[in-house]
Amino acid sequence: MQPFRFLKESGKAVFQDRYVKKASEMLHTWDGNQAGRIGIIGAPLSKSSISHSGAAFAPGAIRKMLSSYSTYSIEEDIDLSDSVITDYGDIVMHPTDIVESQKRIAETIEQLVAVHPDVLFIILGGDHSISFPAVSGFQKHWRKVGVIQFDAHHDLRNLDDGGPTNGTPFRSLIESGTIKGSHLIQIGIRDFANSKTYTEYGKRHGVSIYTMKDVRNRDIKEIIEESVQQLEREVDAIYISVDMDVLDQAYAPGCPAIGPGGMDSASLLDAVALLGEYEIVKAMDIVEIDPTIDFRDVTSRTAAWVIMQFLKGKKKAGWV
Ligand SMILES: N=CN[C@@H](CCC(=O)O)C(=O)O
Ligand SMILES: [Mn+2]
Ligand SMILES: [Mn+2]
Repeated sequence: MQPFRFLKESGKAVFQDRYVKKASEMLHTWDGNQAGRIGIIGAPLSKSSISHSGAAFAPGAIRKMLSSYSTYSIEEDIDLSDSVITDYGDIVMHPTDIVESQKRIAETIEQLVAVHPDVLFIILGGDHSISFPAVSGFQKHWRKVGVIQFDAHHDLRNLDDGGPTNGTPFRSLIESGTIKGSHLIQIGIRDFANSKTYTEYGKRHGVSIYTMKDVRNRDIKEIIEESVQQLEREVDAIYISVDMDVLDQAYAPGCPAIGPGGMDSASLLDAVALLGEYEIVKAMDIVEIDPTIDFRDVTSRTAAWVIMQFLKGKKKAGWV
């Protein structure tokens, strides 16, 4: 008899069902050359958050939560078990210099997209400030970029009061000329989370704004179809930015800026799955989760599902 048959490496002594592939098994560490069609990368920056945030821990928490789920969608009868997600690791942040950290994000995304233009990149924040450099890096390759942002907030704050924070990424994208205001669509903006000044700023710059009232009164799929139709006439690629605080506080306790009257998780998941079906949708970020204040990793689990729904849409349409 072989000795120690039941002794495993620490953390590996877990039950395994031979017929179940876990979503986390799709992750393959990047070997520096070869890449599959899907890539994941962490941007662990949260020193730029207005509210105290440990969102720098979210890339690890979200990856870990992928191990709680399988690769099979019964709703669509789609199995992602053969799909590979190349895990590019995390970008090293500067300990004190936020602008330097943002430069590192922009440079890394620019370089990765240049080398692997066919890869669908999923970027894990971090707070929402990472979307400015991430979209900037992405735009260097794709040129005309549209953004669909799920968020309770406009994130169009002025930069004079606090510099480049999680409240300013879309203002920076517009004012740097990286994207046009008319190529930004915000979905899920809600009451008492913004000031009129920033709503007016958005409208003045041609930003399309769907409030939570629109989300409640209309079919989310209709809003998504309308948004993609509007953008695909004018841009070469669409980038989705998912600020998890778009969800009601009941669904996203791990976000610093929680509140009532938000989206339910099923609507967000349906929206992301549908977006995945469009070839023009090339990248997505997921931001604003602070695992240190989350409850049973509820918010990171939902983020893991956002990834799976996006890939389900991609697989359904035959893009991966
Ligand atoms: N991305 C989030 N932006 C929100 C919340 C900021 C915060 O409280 O950390 C905003 O600007 O209001
Ligand atoms: Mn927000
Ligand atoms: Mn935001």
